[in-house]
Amino acid sequence: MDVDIGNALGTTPGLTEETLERLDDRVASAHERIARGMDADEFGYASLTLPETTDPEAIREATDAFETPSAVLTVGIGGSALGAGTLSDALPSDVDAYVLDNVDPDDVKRLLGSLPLDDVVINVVSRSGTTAETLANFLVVRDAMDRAGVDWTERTLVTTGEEGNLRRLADRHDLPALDVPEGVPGRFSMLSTVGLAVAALQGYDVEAVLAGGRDGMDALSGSLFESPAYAYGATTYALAERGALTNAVMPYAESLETFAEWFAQLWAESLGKDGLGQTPARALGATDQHSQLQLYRAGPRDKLVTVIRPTERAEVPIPETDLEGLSYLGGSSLGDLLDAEFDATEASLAEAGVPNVRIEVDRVDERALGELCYGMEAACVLYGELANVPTFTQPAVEWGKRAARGLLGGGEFPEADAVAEKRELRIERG
Ligand SMILES: O=P(O)(O)OC[C@H]1O[C@](O)(CO)[C@@H](O)[C@@H]1O
Repeated sequence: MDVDIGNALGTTPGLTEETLERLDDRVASAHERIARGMDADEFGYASLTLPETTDPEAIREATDAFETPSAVLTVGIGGSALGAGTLSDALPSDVDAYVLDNVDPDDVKRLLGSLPLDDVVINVVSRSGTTAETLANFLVVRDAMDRAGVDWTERTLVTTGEEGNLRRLADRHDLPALDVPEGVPGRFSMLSTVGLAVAALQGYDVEAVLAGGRDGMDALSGSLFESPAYAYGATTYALAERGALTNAVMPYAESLETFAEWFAQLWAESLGKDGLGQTPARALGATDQHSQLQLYRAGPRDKLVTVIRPTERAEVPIPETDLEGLSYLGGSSLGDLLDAEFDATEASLAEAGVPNVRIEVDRVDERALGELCYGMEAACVLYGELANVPTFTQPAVEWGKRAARGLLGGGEFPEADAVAEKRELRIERG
């Protein structure tokens, strides 16, 4: 993974070489803190040792219990689904991967109507074992399998904490079960059992993903000028300090669209604390050049754009054409066109003085994805250290959970009462 921060200098908001030099002293101290946390396996910092602590053998042992299925359905939400989804949506596989990470009844009905229930592995993942959406979906999926005459206990893999509903379920029915790693918040768990069980079921090279993570780990150093991950974390932090409160992440690869969704949780849930943070906006190149780029170039100077691309792409030539004004495309290729648009977007933003950072990976494969995700996790941890926020907790998501639970009769929660006090000003069709 390479990071190029040149287009964050002299922009609005923007940095200078002196800013970065001064900031590098703070990066060095932050790295010492991070390294201590990693060495001591401290809560949260343990995430950055997963490339060494994750046991691929344990993952294979659990997943080998299942003959190669035609499909795998992950029932989880947030970090319990997005890491696996990042790999599944980026890499080819003969095993189809589906994710239920929402409780939209129309979507669940549609999916259950199309799934080969007798040839799917249900990969149910929840660290806590109490997440309403995950457990509700699992109960619905299990019921559907019962009604289809499929023994769900033969087709279910559980990944969960030491205790809780899913652990008890696995024990009661002797289900293959994987442990979620201790001290690793869900959004940081892609390089663990949580993100890699599906990869194993889909036939991906799990060791290569972890090797990529180790590449990222080995690249951490006490200087942003020597570590791509820290260069990204320090630059995004310093730009936020100067007003770039949105970070539009724009991969120029369809295969990285789910990665951007994974990044959004990592960045928002880790850094959105104490009135601080940087809103991750999700975009896709080249598509959003015909959409959000207008705002990025000509809208408020309150953002940076992160453009990401693999330098190796599939070869799809564009046939010669006499279409008026388009003959220049003939003989070129879709990859050439996409890369020209990438370069043009970067230059367009720079010319308008909008800060943008380039991240490049050689290609979209297991090792590159492992390094990219590890790098973003390390960048996030560094940003959190520099911003002095509690990176690894997410207390703000609890209020809504209590309100929803109270509304469904799951207990007495004052948050549910607050729902009834909503201020109304309904505007109805005349
Ligand atoms: O794995 P669990 O405990 O079901 O949590 C799922 C997701 O919900 C959160 O805890 C937020 O509610 C995320 O941090 C996490 O990734």
